[in-house]
Amino acid sequence: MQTDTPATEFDPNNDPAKLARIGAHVTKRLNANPLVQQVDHEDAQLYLYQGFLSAKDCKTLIAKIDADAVPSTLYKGTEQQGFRTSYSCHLNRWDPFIAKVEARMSDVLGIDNNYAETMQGQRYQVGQEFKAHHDFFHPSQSYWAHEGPGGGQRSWTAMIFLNEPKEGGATEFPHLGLGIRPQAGMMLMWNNAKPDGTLNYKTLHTGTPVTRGVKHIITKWYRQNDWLEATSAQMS
Ligand SMILES: O=C(O)CCC(=O)C(=O)O
Ligand SMILES: [Fe+2]
Repeated sequence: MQTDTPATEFDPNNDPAKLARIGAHVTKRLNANPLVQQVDHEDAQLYLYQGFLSAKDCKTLIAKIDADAVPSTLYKGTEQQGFRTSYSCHLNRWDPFIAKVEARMSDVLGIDNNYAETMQGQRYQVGQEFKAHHDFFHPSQSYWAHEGPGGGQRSWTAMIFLNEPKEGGATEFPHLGLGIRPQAGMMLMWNNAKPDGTLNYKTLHTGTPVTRGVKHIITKWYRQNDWLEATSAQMS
């Protein structure tokens, strides 16, 4: 299994104590929500919220993605041909409709929305995919010099399926033996860390190729720190 070289000194931007606190807070809140189901697995904390977005909201988001999507990118230094072939776009958090969707998502998890990066919309057409990856950052990679101070490690991922491809396009977690089939309006959430706050390598996942139809999703990644504050400081 892939591992990172152990850091020789404590890195406050990848802080297991902080990630453990966030994990405990979010799981407590999700477990108390009758509309949320836990995907029972001993190696990862995963949850589903069916029917989170209405068909109308899904349609509005799909139209925004289709209007703005450009070929998806990867972090500098990790680019690999054919690895992420979807189209994607940033969703403007100051747009009142997006702000409302984000506020509802963050309320389900119980995380301040300022801890979330800019949300992304993605579209996969036939043959397009996102190969196996972790959503957390590998602090040994060169991008960490920028991403570490820019909000720190990623804690939770929240993803919403906006439609249902006719075939393919499931989100698969190969180490967990789990596959989540897209269901319009359903939100999938998982903790990228273990309960003790160390990185959970078993959350490796893949957006499998769509083989018929089209798949649209939105993805929101939360950081261990206030992302908005940290990135505004980086820009000033
Ligand atoms: O498309 C999917 O099912 C997975 C997307 C994903 O892993 C991501 O956006 O980080
Ligand atoms: Fe991912």
